[in-house]
Amino acid sequence: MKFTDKKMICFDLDGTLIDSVPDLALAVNEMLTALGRETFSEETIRFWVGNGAQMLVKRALLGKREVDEPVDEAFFANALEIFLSFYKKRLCTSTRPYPHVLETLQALKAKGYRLSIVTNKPVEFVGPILKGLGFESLIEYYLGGNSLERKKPDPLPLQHLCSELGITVGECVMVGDSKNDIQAANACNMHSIGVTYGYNYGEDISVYGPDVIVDDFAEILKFL
Ligand SMILES: O=C(O)COP(=O)(O)O
Ligand SMILES: [Mg+2]
Repeated sequence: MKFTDKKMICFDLDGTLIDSVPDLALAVNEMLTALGRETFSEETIRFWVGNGAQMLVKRALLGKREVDEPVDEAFFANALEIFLSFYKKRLCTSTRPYPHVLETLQALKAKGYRLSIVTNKPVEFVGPILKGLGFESLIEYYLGGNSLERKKPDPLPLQHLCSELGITVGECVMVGDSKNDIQAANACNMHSIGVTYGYNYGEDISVYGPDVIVDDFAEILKFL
């Protein structure tokens, strides 16, 4: 299949364009150490990424993915601040683009697509990461998890993106690694591409019904 009538591609960031877990895990463990808590392996923390910094910190404080018990608000607020201050210092130390990301973005841009990002990551980190990895000039517009009142899997950021850039939802395709991306796209009738190499809490992305699934980022060129 080939998508027709698309003008813009909206990418997820963590787990789709970049493998940011090494730096996120480092900051999570620095926070836990500062709080006198036990630390976790990168592999464990990988399953906690996807719903933004607040949820990541809550999961780390509870030591599990399900946030099914109350976390003391003041303790949580302090922990979040510690995490953000550690992460801010090392946004791109070990964070790397996945294979073929840069050249594929360049190829899509050369084909005339407008390129954007909707991530659940705090928006203040997005610009420095794009700059640090050399994507800055390729991405026209981005929204973070704290840019609007609701984040993915809510469709609001995708709808907001389209209206800001003056295109219809039908003219955009979402590319993401997690169910949050696919559910957000499905909720506003946007086509979507699921990538299999990222972080989907250990779940198979096909369960969420993306229109296309790819194992390598460069494969998306076949459909656009
Ligand atoms: O940082 C997160 O929790 C998720 O970020 P993403 O939406 O770019 O995958
Ligand atoms: Mg992601």
